[in-house]
Amino acid sequence: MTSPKSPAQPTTALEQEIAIEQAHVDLVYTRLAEATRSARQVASEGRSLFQSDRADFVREEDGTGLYERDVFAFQSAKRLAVLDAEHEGLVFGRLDHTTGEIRYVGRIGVRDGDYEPLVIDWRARAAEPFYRATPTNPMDVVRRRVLRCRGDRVIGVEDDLLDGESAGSELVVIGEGALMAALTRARGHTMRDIVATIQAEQDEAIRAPYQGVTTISGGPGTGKTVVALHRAAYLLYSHRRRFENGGVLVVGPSLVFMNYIERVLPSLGEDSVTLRPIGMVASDVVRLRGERVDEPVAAAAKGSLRMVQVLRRLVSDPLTSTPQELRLTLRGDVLRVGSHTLERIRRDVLAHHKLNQGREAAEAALLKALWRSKPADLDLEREEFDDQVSDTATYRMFRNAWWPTLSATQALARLGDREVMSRVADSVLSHAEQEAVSASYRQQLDWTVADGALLDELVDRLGAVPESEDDEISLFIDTDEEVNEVVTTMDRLAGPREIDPFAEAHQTYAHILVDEAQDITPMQWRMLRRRGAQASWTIVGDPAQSSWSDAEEAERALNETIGRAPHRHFRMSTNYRSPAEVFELAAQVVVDAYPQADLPTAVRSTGIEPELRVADGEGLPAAAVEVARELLRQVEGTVGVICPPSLLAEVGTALRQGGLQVDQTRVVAVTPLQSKGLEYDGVVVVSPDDVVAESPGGVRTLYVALTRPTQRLVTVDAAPGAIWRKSLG
Ligand SMILES: Nc1ncnc2c1ncn2[C@@H]1O[C@H](COP(=O)(O)OP(=O)(O)OP(=O)(O)O)[C@@H](O)[C@H]1O
Repeated sequence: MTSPKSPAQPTTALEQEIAIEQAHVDLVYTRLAEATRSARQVASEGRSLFQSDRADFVREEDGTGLYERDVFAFQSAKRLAVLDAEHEGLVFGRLDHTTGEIRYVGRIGVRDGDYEPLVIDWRARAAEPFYRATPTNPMDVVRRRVLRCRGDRVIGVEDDLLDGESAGSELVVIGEGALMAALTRARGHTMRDIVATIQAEQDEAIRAPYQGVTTISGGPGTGKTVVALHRAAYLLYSHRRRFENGGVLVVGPSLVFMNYIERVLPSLGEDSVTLRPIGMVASDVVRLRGERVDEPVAAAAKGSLRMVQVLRRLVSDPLTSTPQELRLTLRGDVLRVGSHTLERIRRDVLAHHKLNQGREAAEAALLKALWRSKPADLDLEREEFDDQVSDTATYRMFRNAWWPTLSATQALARLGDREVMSRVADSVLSHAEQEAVSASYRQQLDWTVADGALLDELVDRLGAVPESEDDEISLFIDTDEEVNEVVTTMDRLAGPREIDPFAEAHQTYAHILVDEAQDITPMQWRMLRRRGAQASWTIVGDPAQSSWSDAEEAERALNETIGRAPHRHFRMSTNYRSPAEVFELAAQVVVDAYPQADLPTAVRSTGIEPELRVADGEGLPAAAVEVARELLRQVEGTVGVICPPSLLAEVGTALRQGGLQVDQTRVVAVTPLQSKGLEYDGVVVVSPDDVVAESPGGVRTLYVALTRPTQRLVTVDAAPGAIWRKSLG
């Protein structure tokens, strides 16, 4: 009998293989510990380059800097520091070649003291066969092995035999495949990287050249998001200087989604990427949270390109308090500039300047107009005249009232005034749209997701507020009731979330990655383009999951952004998330309403059919709680209760009262929009008919909800005869 303290001798083939791999993994960690020490030493000595006895090599790298590759264990050690210990191990793959050569693949590259590779970075060209080799094209690989590690311990191996003929009899092959093992694991609250199991078609998209526009499409669960994130890591690896300096922006649909994906890049050793929900892209120029969603009519109008015209008119629309004429007394003479001249000056100046930057030009034109109106016998030189006029209190007060500086938030809030709205949106927005948009600014609520793009447009049109003039607008609050209303609305909205008047112009990036692109509105594309005039793009989406009433309009807007830039497209064809049984149901539902949907093939079957229930007398919230409770028992990981917006609060309360949301670690209640891009092991879709009715995306939104589960799906209708079930035949 072995003593409990001595390590068990490997007995099975699996244990023997694990022991072999453990020995290599130990070597890698030892080398990393050395490299970390050496990195500290380099830092403390203030030297900028890693010193090695391979002087020839160091000289070569001198020219290209330290950022280039995985060549320095020193660099690797630094990268390791940002790896999340909770993620799977540093070394995750091994290739056995026909030549007998063995290569290990990992999250970063590590070399030994003789500069021989102990592990190659997954992004290096030499690692490509790990992802691309197949039995029909083995790429000189006999066996591909995925190591499962927990921290620095190897806990399992999974093999694929790619070239049976070249495999010697001593080559051990273990497991049924790493992919299936990965896919059946329970889901937590954050997305995991897939670095050990990237599939060939995904790998092609990840390693595509950086230039121009790369679009990645595919149905739900095909790995579009996770592939795009690995692509960001690949781009940083292969063109580090370009992208680390120029910046990479990743845009997703919501804050919840950003929280869900935020660990993926750090787990790949990359932490220099900016992640922003679409509602906060403009937060570099305007202070806003942008999480609230408008009701459908307002949202559709605010996203439409017609708002460009509305905002253009809004910027040139004089404030209601703007004086109609200037009248001042100079040396006993009355000087006057009438409304026509004032209007002409305003027009001329705005044709060449942004409002907040046009004040000087406007003032010059105003003084000129006054000079023209002076009596012939006024004995003053022009310069003296200007000085004396500018010194009068009347002139200064007029100037500030006539050409106030205006922040984007103040300007947008003016649309809360019905009269302003109808003036600037006349013949552009319908009455219903005007009312919906205007009403949204009369509520004392935070800016919405759609407002972000409008504020950004306004910042662009108005220009920054010059420092010394920031608060002059408050000098002329009119006592007129209507004006007061406008000012009050402005104050309400601008107060807690005012523009930072001295903010730099918007930030720009070298690469912009847009996820859930089917939901980006035309106005939001304009906002994104401002941040990527020189950028290359990765655009990821699935039109069949669009929440827009007009999926074609969203697609048109996307095509406009791509323009004539070089463009390559990748289609993901396999659904890695949904069990085949669940996806079959979801596919029937979407195809009925949206026949052009790009349907992937579900790779996994659980043998468990979705359950379609009816709440009957107990009511929807109670039924949802009951199903959630069952699902929590049946699945290991998370449960998502997806409700129409009108039921969210009620269902949330019912779950809490049922004791199911005590710590929120396993069960959440969300709307279909909030569930975009996310997944849960078990899903309850509450009242699918209401999900369809309450979203402009209709059935496409229901499709999003139905494709969230990784294990089990249950739907609950309010009563028998639900409409959505008709498509199931
Ligand atoms: N090669 C892979 N190995 C392991 N897991 C994978 C692989 N590809 C995708 N997955 C998993 O499949 C699930 C779906 O991936 P992801 O969310 O990226 O899909 P998506 O196409 O963006 O979906 P949706 O369009 O529904 O938002 C995730 O859990 C992801 O980790």
